[in-house]
Amino acid sequence: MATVRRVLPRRLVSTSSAGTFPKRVKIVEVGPRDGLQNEKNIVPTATKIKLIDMLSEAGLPVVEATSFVSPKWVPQMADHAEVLKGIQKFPGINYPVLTPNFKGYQAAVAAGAKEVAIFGAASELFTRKNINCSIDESLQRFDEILKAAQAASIPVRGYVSCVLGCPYEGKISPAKVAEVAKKLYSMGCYEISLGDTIGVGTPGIMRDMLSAVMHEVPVAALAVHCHDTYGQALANTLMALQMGVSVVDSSVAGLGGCPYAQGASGNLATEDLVYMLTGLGVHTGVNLQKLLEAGAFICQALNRKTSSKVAQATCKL
Ligand SMILES: CC(C)(COP(=O)([O-])OP(=O)([O-])OC[C@H]1O[C@@H](n2cnc3c(N)ncnc32)[C@H](O)[C@@H]1OP(=O)([O-])[O-])[C@@H](O)C(=O)NCCC(=O)NCCSC(=O)C[C@@](C)(O)CC(=O)[O-]
Repeated sequence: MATVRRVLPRRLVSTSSAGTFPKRVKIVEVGPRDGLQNEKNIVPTATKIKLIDMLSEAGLPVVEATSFVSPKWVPQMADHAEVLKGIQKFPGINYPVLTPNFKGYQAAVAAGAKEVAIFGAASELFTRKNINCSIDESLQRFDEILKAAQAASIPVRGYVSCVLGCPYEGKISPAKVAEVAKKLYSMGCYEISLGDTIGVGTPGIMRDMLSAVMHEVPVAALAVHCHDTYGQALANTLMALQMGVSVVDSSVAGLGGCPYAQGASGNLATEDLVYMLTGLGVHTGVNLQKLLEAGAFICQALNRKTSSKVAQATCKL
């Protein structure tokens, strides 16, 4: 009988009985944006800038810096231009910013943005609460941004929120997520980040949702973005990695939450993600010690205990 040899895709590495994982994972650090947008007290601009610089020094390849949204809707991000202009731009690091509409896109580009992110959702009600329009209207707005960005050679990342559940609609079908993800990808987003906005998903739901999306969008163009409300973010992310996803969003110290998603808590802590990936032999390029320092800095500035288990554990040692 002929021996059957399983050929692993080039990007995947086998780690014992745990399955296959990407050899490298690109971490998209969303702490300065997602992590801070929900903070009630306005964080000084200098603190935001120092946090982003520390995260850059820790070797994160992408640091989402701020969002060019309406200051009436999210006052915490009102200093977007100052933040973007004030940070050190490390070579090789991308600093995308969120833009909900053309006005935000124009302001971002004027402030020096070299990459932007648009943010849609697989839920009508959440889209209405978050950006005050329907899904179809949001796609029209995004199309305007994408056309201008393509003409200016500015890469656009696309978010789909509520992929594992919605605070207003409850269950969201994988088919709906796949439909919105496909539209954003076909319109020209180079990467689609799938957000479990309120952290209600479990690995089985993640598997079903990703299976549907992977029929429409190549896995190399997918990222996952897991909030940790029910303590499932690391497990959900691990499931995505086993399915071949190699881009993961996370937030230093586990900060985060969308102000227009009732019940949303912090993101997967970047420290915990880096610790797990290092243990799996997956390359991230991130210096955990420097990352822990950035986490300690922002927690002290916010007078807040870290949500990272790794930071808590290493603090006690
Ligand atoms: C989209 C809008 C602006 C619509 O808000 P609107 O009120 O419908 O906007 P409008 O077009 O009717 O304009 C009203 C006023 O806002 C101004 N305006 C209009 N646009 C802008 C802009 N870009 N920047 C600054 N100002 C703006 C505009 O100029 C006007 O000013 P006025 O004449 O009254 O003085 C609003 O709903 C908004 O800003 N929403 C953003 C909400 C937000 O930031 N949510 C959090 C991010 S999403 C998230 O966290 C999820 C994610 C990405 O992390 C993934 C996950 O976890 O799932």
